[in-house]
Amino acid sequence: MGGISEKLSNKSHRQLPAAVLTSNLQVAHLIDTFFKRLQLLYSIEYAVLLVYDERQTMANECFTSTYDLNEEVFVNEINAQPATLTNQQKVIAGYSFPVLKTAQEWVEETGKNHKPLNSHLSYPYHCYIPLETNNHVLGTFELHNSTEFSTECLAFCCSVADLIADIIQHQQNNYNSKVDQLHHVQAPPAVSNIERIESLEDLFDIVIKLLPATSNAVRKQFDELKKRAEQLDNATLYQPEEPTFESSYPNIIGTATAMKRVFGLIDQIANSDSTVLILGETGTGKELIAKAVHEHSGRKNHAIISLNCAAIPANLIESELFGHEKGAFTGATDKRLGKFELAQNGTLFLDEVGEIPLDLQVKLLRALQEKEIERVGGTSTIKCDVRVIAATNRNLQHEVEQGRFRRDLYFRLNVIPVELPALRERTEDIPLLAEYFINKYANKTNKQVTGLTKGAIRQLRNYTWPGNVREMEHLIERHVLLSKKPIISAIDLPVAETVMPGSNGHLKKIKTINENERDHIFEVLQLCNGRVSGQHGAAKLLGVPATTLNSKIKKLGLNRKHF
Ligand SMILES: Nc1ncnc2c1ncn2[C@@H]1O[C@H](COP(=O)(O)OP(=O)(O)OP(=O)(O)O)[C@@H](O)[C@H]1O
Repeated sequence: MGGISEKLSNKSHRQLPAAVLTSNLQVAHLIDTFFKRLQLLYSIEYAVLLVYDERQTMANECFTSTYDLNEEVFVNEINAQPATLTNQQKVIAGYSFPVLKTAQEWVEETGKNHKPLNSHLSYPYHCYIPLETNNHVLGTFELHNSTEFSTECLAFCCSVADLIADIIQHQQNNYNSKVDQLHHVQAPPAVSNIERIESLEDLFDIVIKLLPATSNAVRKQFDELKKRAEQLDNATLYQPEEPTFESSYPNIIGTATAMKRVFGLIDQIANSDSTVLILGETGTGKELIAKAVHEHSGRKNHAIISLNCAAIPANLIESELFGHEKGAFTGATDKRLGKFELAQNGTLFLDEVGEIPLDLQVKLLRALQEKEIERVGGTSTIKCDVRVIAATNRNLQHEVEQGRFRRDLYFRLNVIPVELPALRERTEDIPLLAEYFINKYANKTNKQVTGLTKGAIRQLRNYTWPGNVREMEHLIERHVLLSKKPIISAIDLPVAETVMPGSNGHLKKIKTINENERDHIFEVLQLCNGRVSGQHGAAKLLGVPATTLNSKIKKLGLNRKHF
């Protein structure tokens, strides 16, 4: 509590205690990333970031980064102890616009007897950029070099300074709002852009996006710069960080919070016999999760039997589920056990459970409730000790509202819902997944492919992945197979839109054959409310078997959740 009362007593000055700025958002790491970029792009040798107190009499924090040319290493220092500004620093703090100075000019301005206080004065070229937001200077971004600064370097550093100022302001607002909350005062709104930063790498892109659209010359320079940065990334090997936690599910890759939540849930529920409903878009790993639940349950020594309800014609689902007696229907030449019986004492995984026809839903409900089934054409009931895990990429609640799925069955299945995030919602896992699939397919195909460049990782992270992890797995598999080098340096992603003039003079997108097919299937599926098979299903309208349509849906990366 002592700490908080200390902060409160400082409230009138809005003075930040030491290390408040460094605590959140890892500002120090951020600065480090910027400094490294500056060295790589413009050979900047020495950079300093000073953060002032409210009255600009003290430096609350000071980050310095020196590049040792001989050792080719960065030496970083963080000083979070408030220190009184030197005379020279006070002069700098008064600048409200970027200032360039040579060492000679410093000597002339400060008198012949001036002794450099900071080692950086030994560099001949200096640049001071104020960190300014809302007409208030929060600090200064300094660059010191043996060679002159180029115009593009200065333009870049000014944008970096604006962004750093935004970040510091955001930190201060956060801090102040915490203090205000303690005083029951309405907190000021936080600064905008900052929440969008997902990783340090993204900052560079954000700086570029922040550029004013009007300044073509500057934008051109930055485009050039971005190209150079990308070239740099394409030549630099991405080195994945070691995962910080031991996973009990080594074949399920995921460190994003949503995935950790899923792992926690599996730990909790695996050993019970409750029904599990796994929800998620196509290719998010629903089947993988179902298998993990089974393998961590007391039933692991028995079978897990899967049935993809969308992959078989509606009229055959019943006998697939419950089996049939000899002669039960035309073609039933032998008695056949259904999936329930095959999964005895084990687990039954019902994939695409939303595809089960309404009339059969009531029989499934009975099987779940009574724990007994009746074969098609049979007269006696058979006890089945089976745990059911169901999965769907449909919005089942919506299906219930539309009368296409029985409410009682929905509640029976939805005892433990497990929601899997789409890949685009957990981009932090993309590097790990890429590494995992590279290893998997390099081993499988005996190819010497060992990693990707930073540029390739950036491409993967920027793509939207309509087909989720499955799409990514196939893409990496293809790249491993086709790669002639040990490091994959660029990813061949689905092509960007191409346009041509339409008959009305407007630009019209040229669709590929695949895109045409995808859009047509999408429209028909929308018409059929997402139903694939059956009398009113899309497969019938499109004149193809439901199995063919399903494999097309997967291949084209369509997401049935949106139908
Ligand atoms: N987190 C993950 N880690 C590693 N591999 C994954 C992960 N998620 C999915 N995969 C892989 O992606 C592919 C698709 O996964 P899966 O079949 O489980 O998805 P699904 O959600 O059941 O798809 P659908 O709804 O289309 O049936 C599989 O090869 C699976 O091994």
